[in-house]
Amino acid sequence: MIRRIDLRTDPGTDPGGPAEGAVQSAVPRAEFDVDAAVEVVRPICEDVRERGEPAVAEYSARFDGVEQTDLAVPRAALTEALAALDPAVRAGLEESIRRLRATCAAELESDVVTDLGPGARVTHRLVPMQRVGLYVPGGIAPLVSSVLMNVVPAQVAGVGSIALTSSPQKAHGGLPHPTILAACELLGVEEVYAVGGAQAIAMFAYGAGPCRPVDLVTGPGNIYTVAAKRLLKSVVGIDSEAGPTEIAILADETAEASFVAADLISQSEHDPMAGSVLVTPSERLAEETEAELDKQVSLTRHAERIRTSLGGRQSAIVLVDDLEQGLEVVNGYAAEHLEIQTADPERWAARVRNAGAVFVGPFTPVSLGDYCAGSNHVLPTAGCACHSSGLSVRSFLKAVHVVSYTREALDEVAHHVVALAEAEDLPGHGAAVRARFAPTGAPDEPTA
Ligand SMILES: NC(=O)c1ccc[n+]([C@@H]2O[C@H](COP(=O)([O-])OP(=O)(O)OC[C@H]3O[C@@H](n4cnc5c(N)ncnc54)[C@H](O)[C@@H]3O)[C@@H](O)[C@H]2O)c1
Ligand SMILES: N[C@H](CO)Cc1c[nH]c[nH+]1
Ligand SMILES: [Zn+2]
Repeated sequence: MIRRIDLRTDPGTDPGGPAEGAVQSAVPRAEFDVDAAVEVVRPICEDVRERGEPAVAEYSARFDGVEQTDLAVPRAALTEALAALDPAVRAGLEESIRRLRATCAAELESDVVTDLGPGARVTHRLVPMQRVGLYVPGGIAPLVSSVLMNVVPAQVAGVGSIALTSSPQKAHGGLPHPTILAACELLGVEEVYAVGGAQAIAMFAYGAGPCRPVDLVTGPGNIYTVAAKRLLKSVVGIDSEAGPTEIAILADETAEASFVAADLISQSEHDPMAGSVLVTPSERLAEETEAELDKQVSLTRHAERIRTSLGGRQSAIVLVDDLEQGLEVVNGYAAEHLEIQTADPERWAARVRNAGAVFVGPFTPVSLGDYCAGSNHVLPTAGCACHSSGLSVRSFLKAVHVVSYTREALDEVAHHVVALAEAEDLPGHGAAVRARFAPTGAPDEPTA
């Protein structure tokens, strides 16, 4: 069901070990990648820009099978959904919100004031985004937890205007899934739309019908949703490219194969395009994990989707010489989620450079982080963890340098400004400083 990639050195045939770069790029991603999907969504996004609401409604009809008269979800649907919410689900949401709020509040940074001399001050001021559009996946499964992961950091950051969207559901009269609506009501989000996929991202970027354009779009989604974020990121701000889910597990002889298999399955359950990768020096663990996968997959509700994900070229068991080489593989792969199931997992976790989030030890499965760890589950995929971070309160803040110098403080550095402006052949820059030190209106030299 899952293929093997063997990177182990065979001293007989391969004395030098794998070729340069082979370890870092050992695990390929799915063949249909974000770049390919960008070409699929380009006409959708252009159409929404040109025609607005009617175009959005047409794509909802085509991809979601619903006929829409209004993109906005009526207020009554939100209150009714919360009233009907299963108490056990409500309790889970409330605990998750409590933990997320605690981490977001603790992670909220303050302004930084630097005094560079008497009267010379630079303030690094954090300003919340004014209006944001939050995307919650709803095509394959109604990801109510993604409502919390988006909304809580936005609220803690102090965002003024929050709009949220999720795919319309034929089974629910063209509205998003009621659990998603209930979570919006629980968090006090009133501006909710029934739009999914690329057309939703375009609606947020350009505005359409009742939805005004936003400054930033955040949230996870499938390959089309993430492709629209990539395409429109010069029109609107985005968080990371949080696309089809990935899990990598770095494990040794001490790992429990049934845990490893269950965790691979848990993320393959998201999407046939999801990637699940085990990296281990243990032949025994590889064999036992394969056997566990065979056993456990047939017992799951979404066995077909999981088999497709595990059987795709984006999933593999990678055999390595040792954990040192395994670390190179996982740093090269830059998974959305990385679990460390080894003896002394903290030590290995401390050396991870590239991962959306790291889950340490046998009792920290990714699915804990998906719902209730207090961490955020909106995380960069497809190798973007090399340069991007997961969603957090910081994603909803912009930093502005506020610069304030007195006459004396400017005088102190004026000659440096003049010299550097001359070096760049931009004398007007120097003159703008000099002008402040000319008592009679004629530019003179600053005193310093
Ligand atoms: N990286 C993360 O942080 C993270 C977190 C949660 C979920 N996810 C991922 O989110 C995804 C959820 O899947 P989903 O399908 O529910 O996502 P989704 O809500 O992003 O997409 C659903 C929409 O896709 C559109 N669509 C469907 N087929 C299409 C096609 N052929 N062409 C153009 N548009 C089409 C439809 O309009 C539909 O409403 C999964 O891939 C999951 O792994 C990622
Ligand atoms: N594993 C997903 C993040 O990639 C998030 C999620 C939501 N619900 C369940 N899981
Ligand atoms: Zn998940």
